[in-house]
Amino acid sequence: MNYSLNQLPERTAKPREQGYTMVMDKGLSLREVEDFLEVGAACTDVVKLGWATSYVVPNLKRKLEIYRAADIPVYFGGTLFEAFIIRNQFDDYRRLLDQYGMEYAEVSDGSLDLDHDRKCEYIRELSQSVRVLSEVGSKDAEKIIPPYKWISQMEAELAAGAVKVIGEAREGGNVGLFRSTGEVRSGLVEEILTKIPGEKIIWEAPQKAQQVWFIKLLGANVNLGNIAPNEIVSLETIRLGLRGDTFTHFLDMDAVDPMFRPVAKTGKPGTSMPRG
Ligand SMILES: O=C(O)[C@H](CS(=O)(=O)O)OP(=O)(O)O
Repeated sequence: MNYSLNQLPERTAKPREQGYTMVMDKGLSLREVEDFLEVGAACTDVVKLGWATSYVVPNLKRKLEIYRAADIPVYFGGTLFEAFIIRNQFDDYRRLLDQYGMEYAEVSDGSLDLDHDRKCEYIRELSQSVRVLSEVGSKDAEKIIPPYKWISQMEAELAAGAVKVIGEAREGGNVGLFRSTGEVRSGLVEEILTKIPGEKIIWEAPQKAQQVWFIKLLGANVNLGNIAPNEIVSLETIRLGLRGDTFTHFLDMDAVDPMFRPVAKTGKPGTSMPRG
């Protein structure tokens, strides 16, 4: 950091297991990757090459080398895994991971109907050679999965070898964990957290309001994903309570000069409002 400031929430350090930021690269050019890394590398834990963009982008090998040189692990989006599975090409997918020296793989079933035992089998097999991130939730807004199923699927996928499970939201943040308006399905999230440890979950939260919601609920070191490359510094400031949205969230208000405490509507400046 560029200077010192008191009373900031403690951030875990890289390589971290908690407080993860997963960035979605949906087709950055090599120059854009370099520019992104110049500002974003310190705050980025892992990069996903969104859906099957890795099939189309030129210079894939070079792109992976640039991320590797910055010590940022990369994985192909779950949709690419699904594109291989639906074509009965699992062995080709494994070869692809080998060919590009991938250390992570995403296993998801957001776009296809995949028997859950079979999905766990894929997780089990892939986790012999790579770190598997498995995604729970559908990309179909019409498909509402009840909380008990999110929980049982997450439990089974972690037991099968996934290092973390990802909560689906897509690039837009309007399915899965969220309603079509982007509002968090808070009951779903809270129910999931009664059974699955928060550090095992990466919450896809592409919208700022969604990031703020999770940070307020779970703290600065919540795992968040589908962050756009140009939002990475913004997110870090929100985690640290250095943007208006979380400005007082991490402060001990009793240690703050009363004149800066929130003012009750009818009170005089400096009259503190009850906290809670
Ligand atoms: O599930 C996701 O977040 C993404 C991106 S989107 O659904 O196409 O917007 O899919 P993935 O294949 O995991 O990158």
